[in-house]
Amino acid sequence: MNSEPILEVRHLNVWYRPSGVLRRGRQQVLHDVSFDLYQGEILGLVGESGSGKSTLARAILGMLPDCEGEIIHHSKRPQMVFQDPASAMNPSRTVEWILSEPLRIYGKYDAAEVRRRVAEIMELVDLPPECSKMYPSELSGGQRQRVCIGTALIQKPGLIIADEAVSALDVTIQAQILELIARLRREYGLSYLFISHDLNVVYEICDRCLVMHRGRIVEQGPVEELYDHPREDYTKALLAAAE
Ligand SMILES: Nc1ncnc2c1ncn2[C@@H]1O[C@H](COP(=O)(O)OP(=O)(O)OP(=O)(O)O)[C@@H](O)[C@H]1O
Repeated sequence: MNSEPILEVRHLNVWYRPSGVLRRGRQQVLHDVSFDLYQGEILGLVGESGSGKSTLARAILGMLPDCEGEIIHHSKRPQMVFQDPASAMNPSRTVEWILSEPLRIYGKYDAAEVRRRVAEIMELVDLPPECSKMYPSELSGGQRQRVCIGTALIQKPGLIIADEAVSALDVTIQAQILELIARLRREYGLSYLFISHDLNVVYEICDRCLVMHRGRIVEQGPVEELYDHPREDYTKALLAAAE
């Protein structure tokens, strides 16, 4: 692992504004969040439902208007991989079309180059060539998640934010996608912010881990250290609940 940060977050505060007619008051959801994510690192982010994990992901992607603090990117815009890949895909388009969409939107490639890049990415994420003409509904859950990862990779990001990316998959498929994530890190030095409610999965794949509670990072450190010697009561309770 390289010791250069690919992402620095400093004293990040985030608020949501209520919708509705009055729109009075705003609710602070993240409080003074600071951490570094290093090149080639898989950084876990755990915490109970509603603790602010997805909000942090959205803030890093620049999707939230009501932020204070610093988010410093040292690579291209991060890409996101979601829990439910089907919802992120156009059901009426083929895998080839879905994978090549970012190239059509962001790049000036001719048709032959697009085909070449799509074939390359399909091989990289272990999708057989015959999948290229299929629609999302014709794929297995694991294959759909590979398409989702491929769509993120085709834009050559340095950082991928995986938000519960393996949570909806059964254990065998989950293990295969985790292996893909680890291989892409090994071979291409990709970095990940790996958000999960599953502490066992985080232990298996992450180097370090952030623990979030009510919008604050209450503890962070290498996973072995954090799991074997948690300092905070909240982390102890999370670990006890996962056993
Ligand atoms: N668009 C929104 N408008 C207002 N409040 C929101 C919005 N999205 C999330 N929240 C609130 O912000 C807090 C953090 O939610 P967030 O989705 O970031 O948590 P999470 O840790 O990702 O939860 P989960 O594991 O269930 O996905 C919650 O109290 C939630 O109700």
